[in-house]
Amino acid sequence: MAAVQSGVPPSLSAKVTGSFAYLTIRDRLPTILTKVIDTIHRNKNTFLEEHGEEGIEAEKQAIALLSKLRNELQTDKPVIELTDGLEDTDSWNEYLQRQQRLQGDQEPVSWFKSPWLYVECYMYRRIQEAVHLNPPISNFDVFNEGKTQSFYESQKAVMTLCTFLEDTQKNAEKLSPDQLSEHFSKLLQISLWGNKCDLSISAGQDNSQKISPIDALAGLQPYILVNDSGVVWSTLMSSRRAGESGESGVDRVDIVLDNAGFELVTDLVLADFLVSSGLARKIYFHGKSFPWFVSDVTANDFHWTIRQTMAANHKWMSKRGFQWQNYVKEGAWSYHDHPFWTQPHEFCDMAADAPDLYARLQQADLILFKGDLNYRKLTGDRTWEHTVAFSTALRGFGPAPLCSLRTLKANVQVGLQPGQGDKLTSKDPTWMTNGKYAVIQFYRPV
Ligand SMILES: O=P(O)(O)OC[C@H]1O[C@](O)(CO)[C@@H](O)[C@@H]1O
Ligand SMILES: [Mn+2]
Repeated sequence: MAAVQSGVPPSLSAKVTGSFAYLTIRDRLPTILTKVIDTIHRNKNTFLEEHGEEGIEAEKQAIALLSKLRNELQTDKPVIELTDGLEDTDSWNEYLQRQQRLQGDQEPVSWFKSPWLYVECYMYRRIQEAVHLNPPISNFDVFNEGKTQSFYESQKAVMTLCTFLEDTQKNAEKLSPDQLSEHFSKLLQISLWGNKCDLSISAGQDNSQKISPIDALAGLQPYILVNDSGVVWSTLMSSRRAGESGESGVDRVDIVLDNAGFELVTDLVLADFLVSSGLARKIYFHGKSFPWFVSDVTANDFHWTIRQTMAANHKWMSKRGFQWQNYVKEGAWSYHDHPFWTQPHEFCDMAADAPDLYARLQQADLILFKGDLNYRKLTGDRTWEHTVAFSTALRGFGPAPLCSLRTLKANVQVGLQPGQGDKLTSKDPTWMTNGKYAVIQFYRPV
């Protein structure tokens, strides 16, 4: 018999035929794998130039492993252990055992029968394994092309944002607290809607930002289903430092990043505003340690984006780029990765399974969790009723005051008013997955 955790609803899973999880595993994940195979194949000549015959052999082997993976997925084979001996291999294999125990002995853990969150994360870890097992190309980022393309295609919007930031800076001294809070709210919303631009929901299709993000905000307001930005603002204002030195603002804001491309720029602009207007002294960015969910930020993407912004042929954009580089040099900004961000755990497991990361997050005054996957992990990707409180769905996770900035791309949503979910379903049946809606959802640990 499968173990049932009392009071906690089951995980979303492809075992519900026709569900969004089912369609993702049946259609979108194989498409992503096919694109990865194609990308590796198209880079054959580069591998040959860089590594000679060994590069060609690596290309062949990696493609063979990925084709095998696609076949396992499409024929619902049991999930198998990782063999690549990386720092997180044991922990992935232990997690497989844990899933097997939860599921009971009757059926093996498999793509269409086990939790969607787990198997979807596992696919990205297996892609990493396929590349890693072929040393000459083990640092090849199979998603790099899409991420850089999304950055280039959003140039106009990025320029608009950098010009907006320049204007707020010019008048910074004259700003009333209300005006400062108004600017903050705009940049928070821009970072929120930046999350529309991920590449995994569109299986790698173009999803860049082409219109002015600031002009779009007013029209998007009705699509924000929960808007706790007022509490986020008061968290920044109720500084621990204020009492000590009369300074306003907080010491540290952590941003758990999601996607590279336009979304990352919106996060950097928000972080810049927080530091330059004295709302926060330091920003910790948390990113992924290997390519993940098609468009997620790695250390390489983070630094590349800053360099590209510096090199832009636009006065205010390149000025921001240089400012960002200075923040990094001076330590006001820092990039951190941790294997936990590329594991399948619900965040309520973090305190037990990654206590070092949990302790680090406890030092933050505010944590911003970007994107849909982080929301799925915050809520455990479970079939919660929409009216269940966010605090309930977090199941004890709460290292510091936290806020999810997320456009909805998976069918989990909590913290709604009674009747709000039903109304949305009758108006727009795909509201939870079409990326049109969003939440700014806050929680303060007691
Ligand atoms: O980049 P984000 O906002 O986390 O979105 C990624 C989302 O796309 C999907 O891959 C779509 O299935 C979800 O699994 C995931 O939550
Ligand atoms: Mn993502």
